[in-house]
Amino acid sequence: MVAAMSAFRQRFAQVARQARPLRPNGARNTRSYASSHGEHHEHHAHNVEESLGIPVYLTLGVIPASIFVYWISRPGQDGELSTMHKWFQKISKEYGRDWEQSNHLMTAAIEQAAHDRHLLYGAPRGRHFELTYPEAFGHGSQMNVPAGHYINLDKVIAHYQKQHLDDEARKAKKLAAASQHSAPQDAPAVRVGFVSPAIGYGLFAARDFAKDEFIFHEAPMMTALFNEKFSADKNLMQSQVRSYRAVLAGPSRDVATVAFPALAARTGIAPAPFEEAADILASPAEMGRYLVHGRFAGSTVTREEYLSYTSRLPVAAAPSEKDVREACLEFFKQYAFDVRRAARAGVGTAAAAAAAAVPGAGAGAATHRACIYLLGSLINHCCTPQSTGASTASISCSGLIKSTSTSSAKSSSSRSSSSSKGPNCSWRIGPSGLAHFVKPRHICVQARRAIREGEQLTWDYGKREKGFECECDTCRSSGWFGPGLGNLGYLCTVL
Ligand SMILES: C[S@@+](CC[C@H](N)C(=O)[O-])C[C@H]1O[C@@H](n2cnc3c(N)ncnc32)[C@H](O)[C@@H]1O
Repeated sequence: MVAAMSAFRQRFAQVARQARPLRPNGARNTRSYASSHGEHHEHHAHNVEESLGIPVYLTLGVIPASIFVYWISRPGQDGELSTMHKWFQKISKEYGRDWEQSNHLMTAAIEQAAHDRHLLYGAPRGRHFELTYPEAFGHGSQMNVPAGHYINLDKVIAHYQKQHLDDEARKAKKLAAASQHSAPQDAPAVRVGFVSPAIGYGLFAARDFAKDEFIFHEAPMMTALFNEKFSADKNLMQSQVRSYRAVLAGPSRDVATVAFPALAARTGIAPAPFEEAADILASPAEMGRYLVHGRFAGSTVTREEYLSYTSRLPVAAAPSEKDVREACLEFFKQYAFDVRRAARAGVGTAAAAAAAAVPGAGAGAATHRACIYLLGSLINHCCTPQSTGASTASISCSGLIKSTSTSSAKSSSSRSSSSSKGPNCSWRIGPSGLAHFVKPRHICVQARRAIREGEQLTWDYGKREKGFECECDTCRSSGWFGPGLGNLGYLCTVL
């Protein structure tokens, strides 16, 4: 403070000196030699701008700061705590709470660590070691073992013999179970039928199937690159177009265009006349050409149904390369199975991606192989009813179907019948578990429950394209649109 005051005095004296008027030249008692031009020129004093210096400002700043601190430290009326006091209290309370919490966590962690340590110290040590090869019986110290004397190993041998026999029995049981889940019988399995002009074809059971029975096993018709985000990547689209063109150039051309008329129309191929299409649709040699197990049993598609479906399809007059690419991409979005994902998931439930479109998806999604199957890709989607909850309308595919208010009696009846609703099939792609007979990339369709002859085969596509209007039995019977309005379908906006 003393130093600041002294600096202030010095500065003040300096400013005062500079402010004094200059004496006339003649009154000067000192002579300047600064100029070589003599004394006849008038000399002005240099005008040096000097600031007051930081200490002055600091000193001046201290005054309002002190007033402010004084003001916030004063208690309020009626002995109310001062603002400063309240502020400190608030900070210390928050800090104290954090401190207490971290202390508490730390103590709990230390206690747990101590407990675990005691547990490990106190745990009885394993006193036996698995011998991994027979010669290990003979290993051991030769100390104190007289020549020709060996430890009696009868009990050890009996133990391992028993273990071996138990293992063999377990394997035999597993094989017996596997033989029950043998490859689909080489018997009529499915026929193709028509569902509605909006849904198109579907696949129907050609005989009764028991729960878990394999229905058919089919090789892929087309395989192409596929991006799980369905992004319109050029390589990916070219691969799809190539794959479709390869089919069109081969012996499957007719069956591919009849089975998938919408794609054919977009690529410029008009739907075949009904007589021609009917022969192909009913022919095991055509529709069943990719079957490995199970037989194709014909078609129930009538002329009216066929025409109601195909007459709606706009046939592109001269589709450009871009049009064909887009048509193929769209087709893959809706009909392809993501082989890698399905293989990972084993029996497919929600994993495969028959219609899993994610609009606007970009780079970064994994690109791998996807397959289109001639029969497998004709199986329609059915939502899985939720087994719990009080809503008859809620179904597994969508969080967007909101609960409808239902009576408890209604909800319990929905629960009890849920096992007979929903998709009746599941699929597996490639060999997995007991379905060792399935070849890589081949699809095998399995009954999830008993299926009667004539029943439509369905499964849960999992994710679905935004705006997909589902017309499956689950949605129609959910009463979402009220009695009699089920046919309107429900707008599934999932994904
Ligand atoms: C994998 S394909 C199934 C075969 C298709 N019905 C056909 O005739 O080509 C999927 C397409 O079938 C239709 N589809 C399948 N299940 C449906 C459902 N539950 N509700 C409405 N349309 C469905 C949709 O047009 C969908 O894009």
